[in-house]
Amino acid sequence: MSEEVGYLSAARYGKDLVRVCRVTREGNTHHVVEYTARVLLEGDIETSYTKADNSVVVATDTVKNTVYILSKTSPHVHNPPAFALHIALHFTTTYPHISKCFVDLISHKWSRIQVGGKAHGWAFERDGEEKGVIEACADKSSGKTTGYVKVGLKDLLVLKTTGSSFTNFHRDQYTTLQEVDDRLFSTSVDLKYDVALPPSVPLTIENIGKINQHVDFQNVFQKTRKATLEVFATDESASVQATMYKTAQRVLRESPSIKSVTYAYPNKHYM
Ligand SMILES: O=c1[nH]c(=O)c2[nH]c(=O)[nH]c2[nH]1
Repeated sequence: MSEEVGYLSAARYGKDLVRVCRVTREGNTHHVVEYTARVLLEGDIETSYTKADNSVVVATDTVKNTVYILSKTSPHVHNPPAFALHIALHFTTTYPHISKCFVDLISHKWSRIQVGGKAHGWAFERDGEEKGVIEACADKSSGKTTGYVKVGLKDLLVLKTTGSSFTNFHRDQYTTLQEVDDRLFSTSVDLKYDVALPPSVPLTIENIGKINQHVDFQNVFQKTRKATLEVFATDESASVQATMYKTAQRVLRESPSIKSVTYAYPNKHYM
């Protein structure tokens, strides 16, 4: 064998693009969720890289199967942040040598079809490109389990046809842009916020329901989405930057369980 050079400084592995669809039937009212999941693991796995020791490897195929099984058995499957947390805690509690688990979920949109003004019980439509995005992490590397949950959305396309200007910006020899006091404003909303998990509730699978009672993941998400759209619509926008900041201010004011929020508003230009 050739002489070793360097060393393994960090390692993380897992499975991406795990697709699941779960239906729950309550009489004639059915509930559906569809996710694309990525699950990454860290822990005492160095020897799988340095000594070709596969005994420490939870196979990525097993990771995929586990996501399928939890989609069937988890009481949290219809609540994306709680479900992501369940997956993360499953891996750190099941395998002594797995110390961290990172879960990313993309939640695909299924909205009830309206028939005669009423939401149908079991027929759904994909109404738009918007997707929910969720990140959860469980980390027992310090001895005590800690973690985080981040929630947001992406690909929500919005447009307003007035109520937006862009003037008084810096001008120099490189500037050609004209000032405008009335323009179209369009962007693809990308937002993510960090949820403050209740410090008094230990992070365990059994406590996920209790954690949800404290932070009300679904309600906070709906409030944040609504605030984002309403500020976009009603703000007399001086710039994309100023509108984003106002939006973030309202979101933080309305939801004390949000620690921080990040927006990306790529300017979709219309002439
Ligand atoms: O709201 C805006 N912010 C900018 O920073 C910018 N730059 C630009 O060319 N147009 C705009 N619009």
